[in-house]
Amino acid sequence: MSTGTFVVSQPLNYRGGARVEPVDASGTEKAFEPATGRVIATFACSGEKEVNLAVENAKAAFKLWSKKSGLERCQVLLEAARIIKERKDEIATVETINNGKSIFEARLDVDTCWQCLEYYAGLAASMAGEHIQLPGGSFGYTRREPLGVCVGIGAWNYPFQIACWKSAPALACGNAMIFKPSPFTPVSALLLAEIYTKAGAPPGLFNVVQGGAATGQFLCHHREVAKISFTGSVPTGVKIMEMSAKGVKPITLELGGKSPLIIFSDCNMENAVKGAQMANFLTQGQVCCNGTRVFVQKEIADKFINEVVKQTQKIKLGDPLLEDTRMGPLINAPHLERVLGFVKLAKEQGATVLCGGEVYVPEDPKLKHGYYMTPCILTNCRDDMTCVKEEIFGPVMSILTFGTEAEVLERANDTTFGLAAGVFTRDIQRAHRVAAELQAGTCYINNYNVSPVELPFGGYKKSGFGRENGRVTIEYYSQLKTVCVEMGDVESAF
Ligand SMILES: NC(=O)c1ccc[n+]([C@@H]2O[C@H](COP(=O)([O-])OP(=O)(O)OC[C@H]3O[C@@H](n4cnc5c(N)ncnc54)[C@H](O)[C@@H]3O)[C@@H](O)[C@H]2O)c1
Ligand SMILES: O=CCc1c[nH]c2ccc(O)cc12
Repeated sequence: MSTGTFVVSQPLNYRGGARVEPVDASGTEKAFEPATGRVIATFACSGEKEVNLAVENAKAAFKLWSKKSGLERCQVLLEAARIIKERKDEIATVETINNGKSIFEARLDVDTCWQCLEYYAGLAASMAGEHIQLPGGSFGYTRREPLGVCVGIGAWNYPFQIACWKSAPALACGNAMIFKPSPFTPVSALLLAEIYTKAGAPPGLFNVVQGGAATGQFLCHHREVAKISFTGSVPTGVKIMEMSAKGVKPITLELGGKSPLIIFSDCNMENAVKGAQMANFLTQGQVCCNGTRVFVQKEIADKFINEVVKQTQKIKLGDPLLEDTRMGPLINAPHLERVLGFVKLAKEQGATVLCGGEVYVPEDPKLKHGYYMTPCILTNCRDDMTCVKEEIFGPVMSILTFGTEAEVLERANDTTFGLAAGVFTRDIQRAHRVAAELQAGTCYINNYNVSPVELPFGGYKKSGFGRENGRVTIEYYSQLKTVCVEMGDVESAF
């Protein structure tokens, strides 16, 4: 497949183990190829009847699946992981075409997907309760039980990965799932649905409904939906929380961020520069946990800035399907305008643009309507500037300087977000002291934006709650039943 050729002709909903057109619609959406600006799919957004049918299918599958042993669920997840590995290039290509991230990155994303399925396959087989001895030979035991039909609602920046990170722990625990991708990136979740079916999941275990806010609301309000796991923006997260409160449903919220990356003067400079790029430019900067407030200690600021600008200007920007491309287009035209608007405002507020921040038109004529911009580095930033306070969700790094550890910690934590943070230093005590003080769900020491599936990921403060990945996520997709067993006679109080 090459850029400019892909079109979707098959239905984009998945229910009962097959692709289907929705039985009713609440509007239509177009999906684009960001590299060219071409429409690759026009689809109907699922209405209430279609959502109800998806829930019915999921309930039927839940009945079968929840009765399976952990080992039986493990086998299906392992087979699905094997197929993902086998189809890695195809999945990564579809992701690149619909999202715009480089094929190089998309392949790495797919690796964390099959790893996630393998990881939860292992946990499925080892899930167990405990036995508690009570007086007189009586005892209790606990059963870890699934919740039922879970809903996953995804953002557009990691479409396939978000679907995997939500469905793998959900299915491992014995739940069924209905997944709603972002309407900007509807395509790759269907590949996952087909893979689960091929791997032996019962029809209806993993369903896909397409649509935007209205479809999401039908899902969240549905009486028979037991849990919602949401990845997206803070304002939508607030709405999800309001809807779930009405139904007293547990939720996981993976929301936005404005994370700090602190670079001390004793760091390994080469690693710190690479770390700052990893923290800002993956997926064109459209990553929730990006370390976009880069605090550099004054003594090394000039050297760091020179080096990071030099390396950033070398980033190969262009057709995301080419092997040597490392940065593709942003997700769509309005988002590109929004990000460029942040750069303009930063300049007006006194920041200096050291590189990038401009529209980029690749030489290849088929890419001329794509949504490209050059990666941008801003200096002379102050904590009160909009580019330092608000999530930009684009390739824009803001550099700030600092003097002392105490000062930088106070400034780093002075935000309503708390998704991630990073520190580069060779001083082992300082590294752990700073990590302990940072108000963030994930703290990276001497690296940034690596995502091993074994480690829990999630936010503090307005960046959300609940976790994805890691052993703890089992607790977010299951409930604990206590069984109390009397071995003697009832001693009645009456
Ligand atoms: N913390 C994380 O793990 C994480 C990961 C990726 C993206 N994000 C955040 O997501 C944002 C970008 O993603 P986005 O633009 O897709 O976010 P968004 O909040 O606009 O949309 C996210 C999803 O919610 C759906 N939605 C919108 N309104 C809804 C409603 N009222 N009810 C139910 N569903 C609704 C959308 O259709 C989409 O599927 C950024 O803020 C980013 O930081 C966070
Ligand atoms: O974009 C934010 C972090 C992230 C990267 N991949 C995934 C998958 C699922 C998530 O909920 C968040 C993320």
